[in-house]
Amino acid sequence: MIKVENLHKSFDDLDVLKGISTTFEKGQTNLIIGQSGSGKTVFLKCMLGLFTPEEGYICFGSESYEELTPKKRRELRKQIGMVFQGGALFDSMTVEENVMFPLRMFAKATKSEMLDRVNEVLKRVNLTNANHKFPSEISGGMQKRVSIARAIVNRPKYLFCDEPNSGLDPRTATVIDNLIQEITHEFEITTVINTHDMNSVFEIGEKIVYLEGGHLAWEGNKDLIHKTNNKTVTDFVYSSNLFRKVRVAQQKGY
Ligand SMILES: Nc1ncnc2c1ncn2[C@@H]1O[C@H](COP(=O)(O)OP(=O)(O)OP(=O)(O)O)[C@@H](O)[C@H]1O
Repeated sequence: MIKVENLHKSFDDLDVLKGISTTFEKGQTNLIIGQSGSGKTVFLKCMLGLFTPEEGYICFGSESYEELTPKKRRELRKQIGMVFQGGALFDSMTVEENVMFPLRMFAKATKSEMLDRVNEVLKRVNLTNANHKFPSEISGGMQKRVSIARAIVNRPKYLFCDEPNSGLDPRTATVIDNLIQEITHEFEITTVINTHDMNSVFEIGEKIVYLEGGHLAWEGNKDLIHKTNNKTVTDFVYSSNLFRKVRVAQQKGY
């Protein structure tokens, strides 16, 4: 579980996060949505410890990040997996080497133990027989799978995903969403996903946090977002013609 309380983050005169409070539960896909510039990435980076907030705190389990000793912060970092926008694989490394990278950094294991673990997670993301390929030799969807395998190879308690669907066709995007959700449930991970993808919102939004101008303007889940009358949220979520038509049809009972 991650608990965020009254989080403020500014850059010079620009107040980006203006008192965010929320909770992200374990074993649940938690989504952060909002317009461009609303502060989603800054929020994610605060949780990752890349930005230091001026006010407020972030608790991982029962421990506040701000109060952790440097040693405990390093331990916490080992418990965090990250799926970067675009995958962020190392081009010069094979699939196997990419997935093994965090194990080499953090795990005290033999080469053969590491290889077993790499094969286990590659199997979990349904990517076998690609160990010796380079990122440029596999599709975008496969690259995302590698990225997910690398993020979970150290058995993280927390998984952060920055726009995991960007650049994927809708069908592959759904497969990747479902994979992230299955892994979240199976390993009881606290997963936080920063997304623009409304399909993800309606499919895997077990908790949804809507940011507007650095405020938390609404929170709920995929069922509640269908029903909300909060105009800012509906204007944002139903800005696409297709989703607007679906909503109108639903309201008419089709
Ligand atoms: N390192 C930084 N220094 C100064 N300003 C920053 C920095 N990072 C972000 N900002 C500013 O904070 C605001 C929020 O940016 P952020 O990247 O969090 O938006 P976002 O909601 O993730 O947008 P998008 O959906 O386009 O990725 C923007 O005005 C941005 O210019």
